[in-house]
Amino acid sequence: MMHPMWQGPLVAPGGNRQSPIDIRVRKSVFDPHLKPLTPDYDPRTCSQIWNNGYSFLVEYDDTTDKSTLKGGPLEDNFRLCQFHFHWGESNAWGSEHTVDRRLFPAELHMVHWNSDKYSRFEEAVMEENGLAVIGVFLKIGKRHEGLQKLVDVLPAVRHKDSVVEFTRFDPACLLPTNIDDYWTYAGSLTTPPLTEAVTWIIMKQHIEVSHEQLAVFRSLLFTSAEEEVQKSMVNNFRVQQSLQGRTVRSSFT
Ligand SMILES: NS(=O)(=O)/N=C1/NCCO1
Ligand SMILES: [Zn+2]
Repeated sequence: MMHPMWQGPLVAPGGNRQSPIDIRVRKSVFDPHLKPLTPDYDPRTCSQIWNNGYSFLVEYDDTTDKSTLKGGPLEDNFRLCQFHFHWGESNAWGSEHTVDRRLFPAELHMVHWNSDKYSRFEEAVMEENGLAVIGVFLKIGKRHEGLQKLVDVLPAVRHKDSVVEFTRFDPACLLPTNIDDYWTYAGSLTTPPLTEAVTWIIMKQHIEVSHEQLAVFRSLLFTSAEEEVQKSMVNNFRVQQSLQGRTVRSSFT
């Protein structure tokens, strides 16, 4: 059963570029003009991790251009502000995007905002070229050594609104080895405010995490410490949205 909050509006009022979507591989269009993606992250900008009642967010200091993303489909320079995940109660589902209807157990989102055109995330989130989110699929396999530092602190943010200091984490360790092969399309945030501000960049290559690591994600709670009934933080993904005539481009043939 999808967690009620995640039914959300099926399509934001008047929305024609909503996310997530199913990526139909044979319908995607190779674009030879797409450049390689150039993430350049400084682990020293990592500041804290907190449970916002939807997911857990690892937040980065985005007051300067120290952790940036350029290239790929992007015309401008984008600043990393946070990353988070979506996952299921079972390994059979959990991702927001799908590839030819294939579901993954979880999906990583690395959220960036356009620092050439806007001065803060809250401003960029309202603009159609305001955000760039990298999506990476997670599969169950070998333990992800880089992720373990994050998994080890999750019990400290078990409840909604809990926060702990979290520093010197290089988000690049969560990217797949090949970041040149990706799909990209114009979409929206999949959690509030659901604004149609996102250039999505979905990696073709997944990363592997162990079953035990994902089980720790599932030990988090949607609910705050005061609430009598505790609800496990699982199935925190949005239902898929209609493509509404959009084209998904690929950087590879
Ligand atoms: N799942 S998502 O599209 O990245 N959603 C959000 N909301 C605020 C930042 O990222
Ligand atoms: Zn997300």
